[in-house]
Amino acid sequence: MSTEQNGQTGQYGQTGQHGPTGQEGPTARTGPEQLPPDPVTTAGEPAAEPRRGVSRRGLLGAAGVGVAGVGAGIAGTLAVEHRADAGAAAATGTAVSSYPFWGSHQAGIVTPAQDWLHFAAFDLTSSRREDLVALLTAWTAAAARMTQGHGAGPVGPTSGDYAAPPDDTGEAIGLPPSGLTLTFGFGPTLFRDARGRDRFGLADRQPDALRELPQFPGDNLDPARSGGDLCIQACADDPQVAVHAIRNLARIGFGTVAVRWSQLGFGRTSATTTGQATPRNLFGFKDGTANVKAEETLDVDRHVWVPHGADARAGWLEGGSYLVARRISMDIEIWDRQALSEQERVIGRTKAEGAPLSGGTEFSAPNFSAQGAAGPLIDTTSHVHQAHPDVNRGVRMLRRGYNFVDGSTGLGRLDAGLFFLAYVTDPRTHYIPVQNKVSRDAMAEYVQHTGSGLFAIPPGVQQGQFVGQALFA
Ligand SMILES: C=CC1=C(C)c2cc3[nH]c(cc4nc(cc5[nH]c(cc1n2)c(C)c5CCC(=O)O)C(CCC(=O)O)=C4C)c(C)c3C=C
Ligand SMILES: [Fe+2]
Repeated sequence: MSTEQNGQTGQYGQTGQHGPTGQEGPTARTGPEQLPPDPVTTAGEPAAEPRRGVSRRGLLGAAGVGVAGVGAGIAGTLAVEHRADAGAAAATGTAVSSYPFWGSHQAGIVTPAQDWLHFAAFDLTSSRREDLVALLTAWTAAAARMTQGHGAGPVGPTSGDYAAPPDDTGEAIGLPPSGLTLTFGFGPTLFRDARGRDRFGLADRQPDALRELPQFPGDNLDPARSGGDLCIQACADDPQVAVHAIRNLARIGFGTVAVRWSQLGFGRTSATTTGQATPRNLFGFKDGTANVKAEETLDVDRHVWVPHGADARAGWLEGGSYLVARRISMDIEIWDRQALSEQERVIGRTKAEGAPLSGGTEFSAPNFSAQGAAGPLIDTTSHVHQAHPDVNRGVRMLRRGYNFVDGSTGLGRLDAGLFFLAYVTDPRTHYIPVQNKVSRDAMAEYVQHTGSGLFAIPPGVQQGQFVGQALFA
């Protein structure tokens, strides 16, 4: 299974075409359901390149001046700057970019981490399998549209039956696709309820690895921020686009699902491609330096995707992944009173450059044997030592977390932290043992896990199918 598929490792490409016909824009926005499929190669594979899209404002504007049917020329006039020109594009307010929705793997995993997150976990309120299938079908259609910069439904937020609610809520009118990705997952409770009962005739297809995570030292989990039958990770370079997507998917699911909990995130705390600068978390340290990067295709295949034959009962998950979501509160006021030397000891890297304390620059390999006058230069209890593959049977994970600030506590402290998201090939080998280590590291004193979820992430969706379809075959 190639990690290049779905175009997630490429640069934003230049294309104005949204379908084999090159038709774009007003006809898709204003007419009946004509979701333009992603461009496909002659082999039927998704186009390798993410592409620029057309802004919702552009589409509406074009429709408003009566150019419906002009088609192919529209995209060219509305399409704008290449991703490399993002600064200039932002200045003109015209930056639009999109990633293919269809592909071998879901987008939003090896995709260059976007700046904003809205993550939501849902519980099924219906017990009917056909309702679940209808929901996933409707979500797929809406996701395919929204990720390309279109409205959630075929009619649009301001068109259609004046006596009925619009099929899109409207707050994304005028906004470009903003690199929106929507990544869907299935929680353990989708397969069996708390009493072990088969809810949708799926119990015998539950992956062995998809069980509730164990309690870790120091966990203080809030059930109202944990679990969920389904999850959706919405990432975008505009928070309004991410929130609009979750809101509309929740609206579409009304009567079948209810939001159990959700989390907003900002300032990605990871880099997922070598082209991205390493961002900083709320402790002020670079985060994501040693992350699995999309270009490390062998390691992505080894540590992220579920391989063929991994679980005889769960062949449907081949090419997918597991997502670990942890809401981690950070005692930032206490942290802020620690000496710089202590902060660096706890992390194991310099605050300025993110270099290992054993020396070198940001991307130098840490040398855990290097000794200083007072012992190892990298404290053995430091976070990077305890999380490092050398002491974790060689396992790596693709981290894709975000900072969060959810207001303040009654004690006048920021309710802040890191919403940790990691994609792994198997949580039993790639997450649980590592968490057991870092729950006891020097950083554990400053953090507390307050929410948790584990989800199976089905492989990518092919046109004409719905997300997770193989589970129901
Ligand atoms: C169980 C997995 C992990 C949790 C939970 C976790 C929480 C967490 N991490 C930071 C800050 C940093 N983490 C860094 C590296 C790092 N962290 C993990 C895993 C978990 N982190 C791994 C596997 C690694 C890479 C280790 C390596 O191979 O060297 C770093 C260093 C920079 C980097 O490589 O990303 C920082 C900083 C916080 C603040 C946090 C919870 C609040
Ligand atoms: Fe970490």
